[in-house]
Amino acid sequence: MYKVLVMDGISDLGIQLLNDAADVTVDKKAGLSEDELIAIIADYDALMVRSQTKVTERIMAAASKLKVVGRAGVGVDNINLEAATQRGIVVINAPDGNTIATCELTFAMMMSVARSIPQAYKKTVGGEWDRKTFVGVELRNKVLGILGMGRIGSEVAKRAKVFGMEVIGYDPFLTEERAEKIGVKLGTVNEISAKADFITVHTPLTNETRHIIARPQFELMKKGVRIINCARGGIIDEMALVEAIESGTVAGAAFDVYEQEPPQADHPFLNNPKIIVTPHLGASTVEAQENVAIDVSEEVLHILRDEPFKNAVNMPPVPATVMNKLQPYFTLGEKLGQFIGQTTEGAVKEIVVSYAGELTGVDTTPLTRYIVKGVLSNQLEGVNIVNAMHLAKSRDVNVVIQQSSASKTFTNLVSVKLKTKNDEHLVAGTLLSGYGERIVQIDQYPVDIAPNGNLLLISHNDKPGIIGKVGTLLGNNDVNIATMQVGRKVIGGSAIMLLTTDKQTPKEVLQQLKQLPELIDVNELSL
Ligand SMILES: NC(=O)c1ccc[n+]([C@@H]2O[C@H](COP(=O)([O-])OP(=O)(O)OC[C@H]3O[C@@H](n4cnc5c(N)ncnc54)[C@H](O)[C@@H]3O)[C@@H](O)[C@H]2O)c1
Ligand SMILES: O=C(O)CC[C@@H](O)C(=O)O
Repeated sequence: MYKVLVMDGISDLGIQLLNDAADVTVDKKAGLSEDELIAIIADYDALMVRSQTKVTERIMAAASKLKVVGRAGVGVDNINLEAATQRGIVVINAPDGNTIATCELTFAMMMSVARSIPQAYKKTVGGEWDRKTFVGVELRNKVLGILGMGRIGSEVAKRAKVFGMEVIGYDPFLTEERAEKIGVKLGTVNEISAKADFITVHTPLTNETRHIIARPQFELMKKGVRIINCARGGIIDEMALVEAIESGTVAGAAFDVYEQEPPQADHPFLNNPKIIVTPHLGASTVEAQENVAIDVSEEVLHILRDEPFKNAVNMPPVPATVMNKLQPYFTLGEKLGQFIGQTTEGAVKEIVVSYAGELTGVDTTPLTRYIVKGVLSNQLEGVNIVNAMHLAKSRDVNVVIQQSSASKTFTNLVSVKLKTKNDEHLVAGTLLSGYGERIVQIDQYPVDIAPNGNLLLISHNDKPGIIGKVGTLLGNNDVNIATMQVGRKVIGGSAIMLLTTDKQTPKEVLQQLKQLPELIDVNELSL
């Protein structure tokens, strides 16, 4: 039974899927301190949060069973991604569900700041009938500058066009063709600062976007410009904005997000009549909260049940077309990794993965993760496809990928070579239609064996009677041989024997095998 902890008032309708799942129990909690969460987190397989709960390194360290953190929303700046990746915890988000809600709040803010709606409301309910102070401006024919033309920025642009605004966008990933298609002009941050009547930001908060609008940009702005931030606190320099309002450059601002949330009681935004503030409400619509909770619940279930998932933040996304090609190979890849990891002694220096045949021409990185996971899981605990590459790198294991379009015998072939300081070994496998996964080569020896169950890999010199000796010893100790393969290059030369057995070979029997003078090496594997 999987235990899921749901925090921060995530929509009940959205988590119905988890409540209905027979293999899941759900606990709902809110407002826990870091220490309170640390005290209970070891019980849980999954944690679901909005932006309120900070999932810190200390929480991750206490979360011994945790497989997944689900963020019901876009931004994952409240989750320590590095700590999650190191521990193999998948972090997923729901990138699409609250786009429209946040876009609409941005528009509401833009209209509010154009017409001073909250300020006028406050006076009116206070008994004043003030029709002189609140003369606003129209949006039509005004220039809107948008920094960040992703999901939300693009939706804002679409609506602005309908309002008759001219839109200038800045986004490193916005091509001229796409800009033209959506009717947006391209501009730099400084060009936008100089030309816009309204500026709205829709980027993530990164080192590059922190204070992307600061004193130098305010100095370029036209008098009367209005500024909106419904993305992340810190993208606009708050103190520089207050100065620009005081100097008369900025006519008004509307903020949903702050450098520190909630802002301190003496934050200069809170008593400034030209700044409209809301408490991080961008995603707070019934529809958005249901959407994001449903999306995250689905993904959490996939991860708990070891099924394919898509929205992992600490793993690059894989297009469905690539995933469809690669997925059948995941088990083979992991087993090849386990095989070579268990048969190679000494510290691994390099893993060379070669793809041939139909596996070339696609980005095989996800499959490589399964292979590396298989190799490392022999030596390390808690390796999974999220942290496999990170663990390899942190242990100075070089992962090399090779692709060759030609595979002489098979339509597809995956080879894994492991290099240690003094040694190297290779295993290759394929997926045979109707037969499933097969190991087809071990070092220089061609073989044909299903990579399942208990295996014995024995290297020896090719002499008469050896197979009999091994069979007799195993038989006398009640170890039944299910299949056997022998491989050699030349008569009387070095050879290998690969046996599958119905049960694990006991340690003392392995010891007796190793003492047979004709055998060079004996490895027991479990796949
Ligand atoms: N207020 C809220 O409640 C709320 C709700 C949802 C999202 N958000 C925030 O809104 C922001 C946008 O969300 P989204 O879903 O549109 O994200 P998105 O990933 O679809 O778009 C972000 C865009 O920013 C661009 N970008 C990155 N660095 C940039 C830079 N240096 N200069 C210009 N552009 C840059 C990216 O290329 C991308 O196109 C995020 O910060 C998100 O956390 C806030
Ligand atoms: O209300 C929330 O959960 C925050 C939403 C928003 O900031 C996000 O990043 O998705």
